[in-house]
Amino acid sequence: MSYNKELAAAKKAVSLAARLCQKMQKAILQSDVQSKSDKSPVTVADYGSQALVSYALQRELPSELFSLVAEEDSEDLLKDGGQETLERITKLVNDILASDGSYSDSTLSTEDIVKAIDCGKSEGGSQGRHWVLDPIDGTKGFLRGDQYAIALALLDEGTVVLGVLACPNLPLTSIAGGSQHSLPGEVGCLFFSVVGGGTYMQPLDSSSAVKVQVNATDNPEEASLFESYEAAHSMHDLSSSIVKKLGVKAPPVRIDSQAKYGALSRGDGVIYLRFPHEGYREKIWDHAAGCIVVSEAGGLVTDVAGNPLDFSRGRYLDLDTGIIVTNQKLMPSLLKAVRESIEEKASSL
Ligand SMILES: Nc1ncnc2c1ncn2[C@@H]1O[C@H](COP(=O)(O)O)[C@@H](OP(=O)(O)O)[C@H]1O
Ligand SMILES: [Mg+2]
Ligand SMILES: [Mg+2]
Ligand SMILES: [Mg+2]
Repeated sequence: MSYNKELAAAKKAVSLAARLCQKMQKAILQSDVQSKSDKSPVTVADYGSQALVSYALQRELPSELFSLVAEEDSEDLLKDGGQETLERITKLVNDILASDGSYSDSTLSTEDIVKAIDCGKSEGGSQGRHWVLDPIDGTKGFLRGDQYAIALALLDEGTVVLGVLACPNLPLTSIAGGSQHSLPGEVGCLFFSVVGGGTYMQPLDSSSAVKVQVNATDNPEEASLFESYEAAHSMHDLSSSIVKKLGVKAPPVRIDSQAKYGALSRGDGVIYLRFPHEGYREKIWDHAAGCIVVSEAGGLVTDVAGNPLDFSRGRYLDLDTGIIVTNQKLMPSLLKAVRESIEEKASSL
């Protein structure tokens, strides 16, 4: 099946959202940041990005039944003093659309914005088509001025068939060996994949795409590890013991968001490990786009049992602890090192 129409719509929607985020990352004010009920941060840019992607997809694909599984909703936004914030988001979205010249037939009202955001409440699942959106993945990185991503995927009958990942702060050239605070060169990458068609990367501000592939080394000494910058999101001590066991020499590269999947898909690093602390449940929008971007570039994304991630079960991923990403040659020895390190950690408690 071809997803050309959907890919064009997804690239347009994500590029508009990336422009909004770039504009806001420089200008973000203390009053633009709120705390959600789970204590995680959310900003006017997260809401603006979600509204833009939701609206643009519906404008680009008007004849399709629209279902969107997205991270944000208007409940936290409209809590105490939210009307003023909503007006700022509305202006921001209208400004981006006006400067792009898109959909100039209509100016969005605050009600339109709430409606566009709340379209994202779908439960997803194994039947039909569902868009899956993280309007800003790595909000903590976004607030620090570091890496973040706008991640959009399409699920068809429970399988991810398309993914678009905008990484506005990711350099166009390799970040191997770098730290996310000091990455040199021109930035702004858009990765995209359709099932069976490979992964491509283009600069966010141009349309000249190149095909990318994961680093296929089977030598752990040539491999490096990507992981979350935030120690609260992934157990750094566990990943450190795993890569040591495997024979990796390079220090870990800690960066925020699904930019890790993007950088891995073009071979900047070889391994991505994610081990949330006890009790955390992974959401599908944190991995759907990244997963197809890496898989179509020749990589593998599994849980600790070696099973592929199952995006068909609703808003959450039900996983056997942890997410393991690497190339096909290294996966067996990496999974072995993962299991041994987990057992050692359990027996030392
Ligand atoms: N305690 C926790 N453990 C694991 N992941 C968490 C977490 N709290 C938040 N996250 C997720 O980690 C994502 C960021 O990933 P990373 O650590 O790779 O940058 C967040 O996405 P958002 O920023 O979209 O909320 C959020 O969904
Ligand atoms: Mg969040
Ligand atoms: Mg996220
Ligand atoms: Mg997010």
